[in-house]
Amino acid sequence: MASEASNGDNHVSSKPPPEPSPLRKAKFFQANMRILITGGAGFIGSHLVDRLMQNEKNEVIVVDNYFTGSKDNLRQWIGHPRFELIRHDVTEPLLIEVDQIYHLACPASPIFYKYNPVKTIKTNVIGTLNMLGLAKRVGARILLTSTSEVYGDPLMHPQDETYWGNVNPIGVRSCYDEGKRVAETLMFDYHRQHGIEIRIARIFNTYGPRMNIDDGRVVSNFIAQAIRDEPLTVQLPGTQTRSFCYVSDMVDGLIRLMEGDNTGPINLGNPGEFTMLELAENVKELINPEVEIVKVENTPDDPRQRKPDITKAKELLGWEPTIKLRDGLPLMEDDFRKRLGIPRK
Ligand SMILES: NC(=O)c1ccc[n+]([C@@H]2O[C@H](COP(=O)([O-])OP(=O)(O)OC[C@H]3O[C@@H](n4cnc5c(N)ncnc54)[C@H](O)[C@@H]3O)[C@@H](O)[C@H]2O)c1
Ligand SMILES: O=c1ccn([C@@H]2O[C@H](COP(=O)(O)OP(=O)(O)O[C@H]3OC[C@@H](O)[C@H](O)[C@H]3O)[C@@H](O)[C@H]2O)c(=O)[nH]1
Repeated sequence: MASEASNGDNHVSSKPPPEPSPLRKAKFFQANMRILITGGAGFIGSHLVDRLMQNEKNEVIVVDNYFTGSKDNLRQWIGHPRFELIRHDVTEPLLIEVDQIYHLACPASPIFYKYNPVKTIKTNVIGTLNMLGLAKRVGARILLTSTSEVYGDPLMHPQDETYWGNVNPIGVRSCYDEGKRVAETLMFDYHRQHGIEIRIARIFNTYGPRMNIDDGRVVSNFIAQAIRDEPLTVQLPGTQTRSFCYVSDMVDGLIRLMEGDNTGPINLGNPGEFTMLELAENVKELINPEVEIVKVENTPDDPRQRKPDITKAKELLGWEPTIKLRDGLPLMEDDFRKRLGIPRK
């Protein structure tokens, strides 16, 4: 049973975790850990697959509806005996026998999550309910990739996990922000009511190779623009800040959280904070000193500042990011140049 002493949190479940399902137990002996990754064909998910597949005791099952993900991200694993890929939408129930669930399925880029907001909130609410139902049935531990967006346009800086946030409940970002907030609530209600073993990561902006070139998020936009000799589009006012974490650091944090004793929520992100103008200047200097920086209109409710307090991750997971922005950007540039077919000049 989770206790304050063992998990460092004040969230105590009244029930022991459910037993693994009889189906899972009735199988012939197997030492393998069977791990489900929803959204595993996406950016972070596919890097998580790579890392988990390195352990020969892991079997990895990915479910994805390919809305923003792609089979191409997983091509090195297709046909591998310890790997399965299933086209499935998490808003539909899933019957499967697994030991752990990394629940990532959800579009993450604002342009994609705003494209069909009703679907985004269904993915967060019904999708998370379905995955919690699965976790309950088979006694699996489940990790949710929540977001810094639960803090909204934060009035506390930097943000620590005790902050309840400043979120517009009826705005164009609410399908995502409020969707993730309900997903966190569902996780804790299943934990308290049914004893489900839960883990919640609040992820701050993460970047790296394999992001969709037209993903729309700021790092991928600026890198693609710099490589294509197009102006870097800084959305007004340009003084808004973000903190950028390289994807290998993020995957390491997610696995530590899943394997540890703490329910979370735990912030995972890089505390290095940059204005969008500073980010553009860094990209210009590192990738294309000739490129122009232009200011363009912003979208409603854009958070003005964001920086994680990662004290909890350091203390409870022994985790902190190792890759600085100026080291991570060139690694992403290499990948984007390969995919765009534009070599360095
Ligand atoms: N990258 C970040 O900066 C960041 C920050 C905070 C939180 N997160 C969270 O991390 C997770 C992964 O983000 P990402 O950056 O890899 O995004 P991504 O868009 O690359 O990946 C999301 C994946 O989920 C799949 N998906 C979406 N809706 C689905 C559905 N209904 N059923 C099945 N699959 C579905 C997509 O096809 C895609 O493969 C998301 O939950 C996101 O909210 C990411
Ligand atoms: O071309 C661009 C794109 C974006 N921006 C700015 O860059 C900042 C970051 O925007 P992004 O679209 O990368 O992402 P956001 O920080 O708004 O949300 C992000 O963080 C939390 C995650 O949960 C979300 O999945 C992720 O999209 C915003 O202030 C935006 O206005 C630009 O200046 N130019």
